[in-house]
Amino acid sequence: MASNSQSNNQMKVVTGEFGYVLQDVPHLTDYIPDLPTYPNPLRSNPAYSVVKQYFVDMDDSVPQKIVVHKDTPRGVHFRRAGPREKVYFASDEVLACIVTCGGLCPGLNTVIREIVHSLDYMYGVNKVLGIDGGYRGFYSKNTITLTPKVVNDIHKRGGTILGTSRGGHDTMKIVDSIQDRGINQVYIIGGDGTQKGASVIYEEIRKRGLKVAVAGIPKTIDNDIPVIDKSFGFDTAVEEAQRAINAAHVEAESAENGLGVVKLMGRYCGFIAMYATLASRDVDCCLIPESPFYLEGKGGLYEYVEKTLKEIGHMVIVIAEGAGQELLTAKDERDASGNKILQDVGLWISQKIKEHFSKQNKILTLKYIDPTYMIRAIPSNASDNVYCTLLAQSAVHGAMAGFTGFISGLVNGRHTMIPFNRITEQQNKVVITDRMWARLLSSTNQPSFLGPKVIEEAKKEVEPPTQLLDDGGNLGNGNLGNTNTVTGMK
Ligand SMILES: Nc1ncnc2c1ncn2[C@@H]1O[C@H](COP(=O)(O)OP(=O)(O)OP(=O)(O)O)[C@@H](O)[C@H]1O
Ligand SMILES: O=P(O)(O)OC[C@H]1O[C@](O)(CO)[C@@H](O)[C@@H]1O
Ligand SMILES: [Mg+2]
Repeated sequence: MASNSQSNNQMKVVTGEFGYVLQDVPHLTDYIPDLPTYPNPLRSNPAYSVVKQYFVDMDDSVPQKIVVHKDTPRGVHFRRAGPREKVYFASDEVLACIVTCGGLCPGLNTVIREIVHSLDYMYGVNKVLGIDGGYRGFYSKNTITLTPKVVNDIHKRGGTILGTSRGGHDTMKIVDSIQDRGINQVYIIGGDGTQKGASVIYEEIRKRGLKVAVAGIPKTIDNDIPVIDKSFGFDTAVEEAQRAINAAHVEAESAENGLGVVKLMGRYCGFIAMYATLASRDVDCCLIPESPFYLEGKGGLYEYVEKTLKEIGHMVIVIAEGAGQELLTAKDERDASGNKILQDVGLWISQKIKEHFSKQNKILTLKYIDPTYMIRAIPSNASDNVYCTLLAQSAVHGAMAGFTGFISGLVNGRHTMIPFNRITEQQNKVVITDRMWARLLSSTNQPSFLGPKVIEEAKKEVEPPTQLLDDGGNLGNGNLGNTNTVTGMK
């Protein structure tokens, strides 16, 4: 590795040969020099001592972009997660806490369970506190004692045993509480808003010079967090959405001119709707926030519904909750975290289509299904459970090794530690000029609702990096504080 630098917005950057860039995560020794180290207790753990090369090499990193040409620079990398030979906390010195914030998501309890288990079984840490009811619980509620026994069965339940909330992020009060209680590892599970909150908590802790590691575990069924392959709970959400789509299809198939409308979550992005549609094959039209649509006239939704009902006799529409909001009467209502409160677009579109058919005296049997909260309130499925387990383990390994100000995330199938600013600077969205959306359009055969002007505009937009998209690579090109997505091969 050739050189180290710290850019304006505090990101630690290491550059190397052939365009190698490591967007590194902070370490406690960046601001507290001469911290004592201890041999990793895993050395004497029978489960791990037989594993060849169990400890991660300090120089291991994971490339963000894996599709390359022979002459492309090596590009942006993230530090590989996993246990290190040395740890910066003695087992009996650690007082950890876990907090869950934002909306529910399948797998929250699994992550809580695995943090508690990993701390205890791998590192001999048995002082773990649960923060009750999200960020505000730090300063307004008593803590909950978490032991392996207390959390043993919680992964079978939906929700979060700790409770969650929106709003209430008072940085000073939260850090005062961390300091007063003597907490030195903070595990923060939540979405984009939560991780922005985690980032300012980390900054304040650093300003105060505290030996406290802050680790985020990104949560969001919407999959709106950039860089990572996907967020935990997403697979479960897509799977559960199949039940609603299936019901809509059965209802529609059994009626004359049957139309099933299913609303799925996705405030600003349509990943659940897109993947649920691709998985189901019963969906004739998928509407997402990133792809504007219109109702009337040539190429509009009414025309497509009429055509489909005439040709097939029934139809299913999946609509993401954030789709078409610009067509509804705007009300500027916000939740406690400042997120826009959306109008019920599923109800609106159902009403509009019904009115359209009634004006023409045509029969329509429309059933509207809104399974949104049912989808996010269930426990995680098998693959999300494994994913949650590994994310939690990576967060614990990172904190014990003295890393801080990071989230634990999967990049190209490898567990990594990603600096907060890489995931808070923008939201992940479906790119409608990307192959994946084209695949959906060709699978449903729906109109794109796009004129050439909209397509031009969409192409100009910066492509957010995500592996759920076809080509989400981000080649660092020097301006490392921002996301410098270079549109790659299509
Ligand atoms: N910019 C920010 N700075 C500090 N704290 C924030 C910020 N944005 C949100 N938060 C805090 O993070 C917590 C969760 O935020 P929010 O309700 O937006 O959910 P989220 O984490 O984005 O999850 P999701 O949207 O997936 O349900 C809230 O307590 C909120 O006060
Ligand atoms: O009703 P709540 O709890 O604010 O949550 C709704 C929001 O939560 C999300 O599921 C994100 O967690 C969004 O898709 C949705 O708009
Ligand atoms: Mg959010």
